[in-house]
Amino acid sequence: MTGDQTERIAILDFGAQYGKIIDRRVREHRVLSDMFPLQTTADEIMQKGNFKGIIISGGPNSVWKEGAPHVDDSIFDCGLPVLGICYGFQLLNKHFGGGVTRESLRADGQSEVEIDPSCPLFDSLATTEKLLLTHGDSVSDTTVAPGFKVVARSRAHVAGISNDDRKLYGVQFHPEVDLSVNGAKIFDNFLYKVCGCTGDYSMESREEACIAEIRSIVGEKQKVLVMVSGGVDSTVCAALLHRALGAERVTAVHIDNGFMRFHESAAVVESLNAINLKVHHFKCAEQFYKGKVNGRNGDGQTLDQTTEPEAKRQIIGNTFIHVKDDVMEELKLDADQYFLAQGTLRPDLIESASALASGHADTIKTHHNDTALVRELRDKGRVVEPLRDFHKDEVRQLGRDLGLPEEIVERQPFPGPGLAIRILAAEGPYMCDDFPSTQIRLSQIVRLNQKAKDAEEEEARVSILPLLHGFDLATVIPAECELTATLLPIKSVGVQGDSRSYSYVAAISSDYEPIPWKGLEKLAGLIPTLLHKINRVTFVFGGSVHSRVTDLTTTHLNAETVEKIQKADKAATDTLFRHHADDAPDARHLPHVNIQQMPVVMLPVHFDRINGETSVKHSFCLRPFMTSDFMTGTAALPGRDIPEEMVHKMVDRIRTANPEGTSRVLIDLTSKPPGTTEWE
Ligand SMILES: Nc1ncnc2c1ncn2[C@@H]1O[C@H](COP(=O)(O)OP(=O)(O)OP(=O)(O)O)[C@@H](O)[C@H]1O
Ligand SMILES: O=c1[nH]c(=O)c2[nH+]cn([C@@H]3O[C@H](COP(=O)(O)O)[C@@H](O)[C@H]3O)c2[nH]1
Ligand SMILES: NC(=O)CC[C@H](N)C(=O)O
Ligand SMILES: [Mg+2]
Repeated sequence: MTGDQTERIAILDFGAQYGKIIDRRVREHRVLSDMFPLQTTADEIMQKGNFKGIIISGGPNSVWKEGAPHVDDSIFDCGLPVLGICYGFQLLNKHFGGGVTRESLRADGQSEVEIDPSCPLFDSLATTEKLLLTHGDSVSDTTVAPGFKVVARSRAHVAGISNDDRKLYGVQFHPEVDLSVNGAKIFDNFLYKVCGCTGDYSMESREEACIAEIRSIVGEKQKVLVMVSGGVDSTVCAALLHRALGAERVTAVHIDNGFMRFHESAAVVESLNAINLKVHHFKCAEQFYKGKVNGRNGDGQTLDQTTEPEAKRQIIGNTFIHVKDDVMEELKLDADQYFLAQGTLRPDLIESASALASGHADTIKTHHNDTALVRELRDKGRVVEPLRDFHKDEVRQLGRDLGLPEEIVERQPFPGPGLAIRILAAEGPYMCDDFPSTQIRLSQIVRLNQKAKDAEEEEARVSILPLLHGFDLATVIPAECELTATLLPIKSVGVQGDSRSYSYVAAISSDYEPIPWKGLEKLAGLIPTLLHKINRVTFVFGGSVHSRVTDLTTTHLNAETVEKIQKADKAATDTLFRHHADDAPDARHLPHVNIQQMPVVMLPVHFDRINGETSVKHSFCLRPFMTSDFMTGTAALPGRDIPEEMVHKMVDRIRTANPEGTSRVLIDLTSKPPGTTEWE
């Protein structure tokens, strides 16, 4: 064992989206943690320090698949307490002779879990807790490992097992994320009641640690080029660099990639100059539209011909680096003397499946600041990313500590690839063989508040109702309210069971008023658990949609589509922040207090066409989203989290901004998981 006697927790990382939140939670409880590769033995762990317990994370794999990653047997026999989370729980159950199977009902989202508070892990909790589940594989009463007792349940699934004598615990839910309301208490119980930690670690000033790191990487003489978007992360990063190195050694560059919001770049440069951060501004839209994965003269499609979301992201990410090289030439900066600095955060690295965050995570989306070219530069030691261990809420706090003005610190995030990921490009509909059957099933589900209209519908219900475990849709949506469901032949990116999903979108509509928002929210949770090919549920304003959507409006990333989305985005965002002259400021409803971000997404969907009319219009989807660290979150519900009248104004104003080109306006009701914040 090393001389350092500070108590530690070992985390075995199986590639969970939330692995790096586990270490944050442990740290917040004043205990140090170290991440280890999957197959580390108990001996190797114990030789490295004073370890008090082991946490095994979730992950995208399935324990029952051949070749699925597993832990060394010694982990469960070494006498240290173990907490297995999701995949970790499934591994534990399997290791001790239990079973894990893929079920027809999956779970993705905050759920009510029944727990046994006499279990030390759940001490001081209520018998029912709201916790986040995201899994397709499950353990049931008949497949619990011998020697373990069930200490938590969610519907038909076992959600927690324990063997108190051996201090082995497994939970199907994720106590580490914000959507698990009392998750922090579960960590507290594990660390203090189960592992017997005393809490001997205190967080040093993170600001000082960042400054020391910057100085040690950059040294005495070299300089940095910092890429600034105007967002919180890059501004905090630039402020740290100034403090660490002094203004003369820092050159800040803002790039207008053609996908910024309306007049955004000019406003960014102005606001950064106002806090004495001098920024060079480059307009490069054409370079981005014509960018290719392998650079300007490479092969393959240009961005304005590309529809696949990951390909879009890769081209944009690589073009950022090519543009950076051009900028350095133009500013006559010697590349050997300069490091590249970026405001990369922990979630960017997790979702891009960067080795810096985890060796086993699935790529949910490639963040533009973590593409192959950036990784190459990182391997050469030429990148400075002082915020790479931070989450958004922690960066905001650091920004405040650095004295940055509240209007910058509180800015809503805006992704580097900007509006490019909010324009869903399309050349044709996405319809697999399962499209018609998914549409039929979807229509049956949204009609569950009605009497079955015929024997066929009655029969279909026989296979759906048992999956609902007694839930009656008519208790949340009145029988007079008839809902229509339209399956859209588009794909949107989601995150389910720690894997990337790319699936259909459900669009619900109705002529009934008032709109039954709470019932719709319930449906949005239910539909993806029953229909695995749907990861997003929306509501369409403007009355029932009567015709099916079977083709799409051909859409590419270019100046024309950008202008269209800019207008819609401005109309909605100005309404959210009450920038319209006729919206009186209202102190009771400051929506941005709850709503952390509101993407406005452009869909290649033209509803309500008659007589074979061609698809030429677009629809826009509002995505008001509530979260603190963006790893999980919920949709803001009209009437509860955002004033309903404000949402109707957004709808009207989007239509007015482009009356000929706009078909319908929608609102996204999906939580993360199963959806992500952005649509792609
Ligand atoms: N238009 C841009 N010009 C220059 N650099 C950019 C631009 N957009 C993004 N970047 C770089 O990529 C990094 C990641 O972008 P990201 O959007 O996650 O962070 P941010 O813009 O700083 O903060 P926020 O998440 O609040 O928008 C930024 O910190 C910045 O270094
Ligand atoms: O700088 C960025 N580059 C990207 O490529 C990128 N993709 C998503 N985001 C932002 O990250 C947060 C989480 O988004 P998702 O739930 O869609 O993954 C949200 O705030 C998103 O806006 C990005 N930011
Ligand atoms: N989040 C997880 O660990 C998921 C485990 C497994 N992939 C499942 O879907 O059940
Ligand atoms: Mg940004």
